[in-house]
This record gives sequence, C-alpha cells and structure tokens, in this order.
Amino acid sequence: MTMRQVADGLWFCLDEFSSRENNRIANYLGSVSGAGLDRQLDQDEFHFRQLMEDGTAVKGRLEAACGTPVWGGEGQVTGPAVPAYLQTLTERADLLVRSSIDTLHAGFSSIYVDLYEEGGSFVPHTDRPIYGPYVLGMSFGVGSCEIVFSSADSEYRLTLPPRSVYCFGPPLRNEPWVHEVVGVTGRRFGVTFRTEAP
Ligand SMILES: O=C(O)CCC(=O)C(=O)O
Ligand SMILES: [Fe+2]
Repeated sequence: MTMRQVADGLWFCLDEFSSRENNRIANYLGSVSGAGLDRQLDQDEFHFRQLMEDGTAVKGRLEAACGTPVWGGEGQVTGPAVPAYLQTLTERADLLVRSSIDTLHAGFSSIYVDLYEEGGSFVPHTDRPIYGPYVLGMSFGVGSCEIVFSSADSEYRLTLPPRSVYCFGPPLRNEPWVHEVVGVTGRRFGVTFRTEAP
C-alpha cells in the first residue's frame, strides 16, 4: 500500500493491515509483559513500563522500547533486541516510506510501543533530536485516537483508527511543532518507528 500526503510533512493511510493482522499483532503486544511496574527496570528486556518524569509517574500510557537508538535517561543507548514479530512490522514500515516518501530511506532501527487504555493520552512534545527525520506510527487494538500536530498558528488533526499508519517528517518533526495523542477510545497500541539522526 502507499500513504497519501495530507499536509506538508505528514502522510497517512487507512486499512494498511487486515483485521486478522490487527488481532494477531494486538494479541502479541498484549502478551508482552508489563512486569516493570513493580521492580527496577533493566535495559535488556522488551516490556511495558510506567515512565517516571521528575519523580512523578507519567500518566496516560505505558511504554516499551527496543532497537537503537532509544532514550536511556541521559542520552541515547541501544535497547533490547527487536523481537521477530516487530522486525516483520519494521520491514513493512520501511516499504511504506520507500514507496511513498523517500526511496533512499535507510531502514528503521528504533521501535517504541505505547499502550493506551480508554482515556489515555500523550502530552504535547517534539520527538528528541537523537532520531532521524521520519517517524512512522502504526495503530493496533480496538481503540482509536487523534494525533494533533500544532505550532503557534497552525494545527493538523488526524484520527487514527486501528490498522492505520501515519508518518511525519520536517517541518512537523521539529520545533516549534509539537504533537500529542488525545481521545483514546479503548485499548490502543501505538507502534512508532525511528532511525538514528544522521
Ligand atoms: O501513540 C502514537 O502514535 C504517538 C506516540 C508519540 O508521539 C511518540 O512516541 O513520540
Ligand atoms: Fe512523539
């Protein structure tokens, strides 16, 4: 499939995955442990964790990271190995970027999975500059949400149902643009692919 451009630096496609694929992927991601909640977390295991920021628990989502680079708290590090299941999805993400955006795209190497329940959210932010120009996000599960890209004088909103894919790059990728996730209607897995900054 191909993505269609919906704004300067923003691409989208609905129904990239079949319902069967959505169910299989959501089941797999649902089986990934959330064990980090009650013990010290290590870098060598792919599992969901509740993040802490300035001593407070980040609300609205859990996060699991793998591949390289991932954020280690003070700088970029290499995360846990990418599970085979997510490697297959990475190849799919690479094909989408090469066919619709950049034929020279080198291949995604960093994967984050965010687990949102109904009412979950991701606060407005700009993705860290340790990552390369394109960020691609897939949605699985039963819940949809909105992703909102905003700067001082413009805003773009995309509804992200399960099985859809979006990708953003410059200018939306960089400050002063921020993006946030709002309006999660049920359990959603957001799988986000990135490269290392050149
Ligand atoms: O849930 C999503 O699709 C977006 C997550 C996001 O903005 C991020 O991981 O930086
Ligand atoms: Fe982000």
